[in-house]
Amino acid sequence: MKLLPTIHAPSDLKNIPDAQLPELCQEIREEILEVTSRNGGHLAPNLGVVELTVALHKVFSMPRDKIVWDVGHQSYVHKLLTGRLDRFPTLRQYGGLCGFPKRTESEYDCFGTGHSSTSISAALGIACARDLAGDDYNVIAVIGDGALTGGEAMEGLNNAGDLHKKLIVVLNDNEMSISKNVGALSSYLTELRTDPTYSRVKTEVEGFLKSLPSIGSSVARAVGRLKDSFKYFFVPGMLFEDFGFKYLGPVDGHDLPALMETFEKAKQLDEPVFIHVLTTKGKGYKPAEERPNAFHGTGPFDIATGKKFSNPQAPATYTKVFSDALVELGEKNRKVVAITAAMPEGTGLDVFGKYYPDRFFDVGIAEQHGVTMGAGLAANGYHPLVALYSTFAQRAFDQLLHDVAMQNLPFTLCLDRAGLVGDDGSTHHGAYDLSYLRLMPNMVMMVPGDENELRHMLKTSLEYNGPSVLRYPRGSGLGVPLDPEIHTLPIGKSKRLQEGSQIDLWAVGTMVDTARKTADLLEKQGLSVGVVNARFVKPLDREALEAASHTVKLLVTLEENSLAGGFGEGVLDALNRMGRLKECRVLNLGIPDLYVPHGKRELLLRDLKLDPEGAADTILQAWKEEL
Ligand SMILES: Cc1ncc(C[n+]2csc(CCOP(=O)(O)OP(=O)(O)O)c2C)c(N)n1
Ligand SMILES: CC(=O)[C@@H](O)[C@H](O)COP(=O)(O)O
Ligand SMILES: [Mg+2]
Repeated sequence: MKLLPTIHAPSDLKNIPDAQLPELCQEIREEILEVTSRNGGHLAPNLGVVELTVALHKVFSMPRDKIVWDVGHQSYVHKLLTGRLDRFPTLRQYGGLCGFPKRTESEYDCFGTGHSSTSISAALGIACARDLAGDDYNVIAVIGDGALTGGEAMEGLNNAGDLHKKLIVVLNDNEMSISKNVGALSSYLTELRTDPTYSRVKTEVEGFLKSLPSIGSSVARAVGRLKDSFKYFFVPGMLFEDFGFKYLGPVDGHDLPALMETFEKAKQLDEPVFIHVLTTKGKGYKPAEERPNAFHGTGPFDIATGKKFSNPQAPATYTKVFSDALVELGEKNRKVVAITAAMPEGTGLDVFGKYYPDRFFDVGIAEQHGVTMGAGLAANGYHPLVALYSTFAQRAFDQLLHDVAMQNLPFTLCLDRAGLVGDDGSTHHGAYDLSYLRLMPNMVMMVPGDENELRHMLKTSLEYNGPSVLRYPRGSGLGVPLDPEIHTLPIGKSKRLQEGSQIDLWAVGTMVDTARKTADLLEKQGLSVGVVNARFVKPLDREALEAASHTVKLLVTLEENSLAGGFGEGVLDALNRMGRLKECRVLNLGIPDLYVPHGKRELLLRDLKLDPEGAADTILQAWKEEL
């Protein structure tokens, strides 16, 4: 590397002659490839925005000018150009650089992201703050074509075009979300991209319109109308122009001079500008160009072959077991309809979609719409299953409450990636779903202790005539054998795994296995410890809880969810209402009141004392206080 190490701040980039920029881009690609091949990360999105990011930093002056990166998974190039090359090898590692923009990490990260479609709203807010303060810097939102399918992006565009602030929206159009992008807007962008007559006619029409004479009154109005109708039919990006933006493009997103020229032009304009940039996801690395979805977010891999390193002994993931069970159950139950919000592979619904294409919908990055669309299906005889990552389901809180739970509709919500997800960090941990769903009347909540139980819970949910949710973690299951038949479970009934006379551990989900191991450690200290797989967070097994409170002096709850409003608080409340707390103390273990950072899940759990050793230590302290 020759050029990249000379850049300690974006101002250094200004000293690099334009002729050397392609070489710099090559060095950036190599660095990103090297680090993501070891640490994993969002490779293809970043390879696609190398020239785009270099051009932005060359033309604008950060940190005075501000860039908001939508989702933020494509911000690695920006990190490399803003003084973080030295720390780049620590990307996504515990204590290292975050994989997303973070205000606490750098003054160049003006707005934190991770969830999609927020950039236009945030950038508009920044532009309003600028104007209120009488300042004049540039504000740029960089948003992907996938992120543009999210409702909040539309809300932002709608408001920005109306307020008419000086604001630049750069659309990075690579025709991909994680999978192939979907929706009418995506088709519209494809038309702009592919119809060569647009570009030719645009130039010709613009020339013709300019040549029309300036004349007065009614003739001028007629000419104005003529111009408008011509523009409507022939000028690309008319949709965005109608939203109140000046449309520039489409621009080749790997052509540095074209990008810089367009950004220079946008900089001069004192109005909302929409720049349509065309890029190739994975650009410059063949395996990623060929399979951009496989290299959207990847684990470690071999650069030479593009082959991912995986452990062949690892048990099947929860997602895979869920995916297979759904295909099996969906064959018999033709009322089941599956909905994903742009994550068919991530949630495992892609397989259902292959078997039953007419009962499968990818709605784009539109969690809110997906849930309410499901509610509509449920109100008319179908049983929708909406599979979302726990963290992204936060978007659909009101839709779940107002459209689903309040109407007591038959509806299955499957929350994948519940609990700590690891390397993606605080924006992606599924740490809150038990809390925000527990407050919804009618909602039945199940948490499988292993992948086999997940199958039974899925069937239970699909046959339940009301709203229910099951939440399960990222990654491998425990490797337990799968029962030949999938059956339903009695709703609201827990399962005792071990008897004990002094302490009872009540756990849900991943914490069931932890509770077993914790009990072993405590028993080595001479204690008699029971273990219960609570299975249901709602309704709770009140009968079994009351019985336990008569047996043991300390009842411990364990969950991979926020302590605020979660399973443990539910247990505490139930025992309090039964008047049992005088005789039986409750200790809640879970995620405390903080945002958990990124890093390997095991390290994070250790820090939170949610591994068996940490949990045993906390419980032992509490037991000693009890005596
Ligand atoms: C609310 C929300 N839902 C889902 C996701 C998961 N997700 C991350 S990136 C992505 C695709 C984004 O596509 P696009 O904006 O076009 O960016 P590209 O990766 O193609 O550059 C999705 C669905 C998310 N981050 N936020
Ligand atoms: C950026 C984003 O939100 C997704 O790409 C996410 O990182 C995917 O996570 P998984 O690797 O768990 O599917
Ligand atoms: Mg895209």
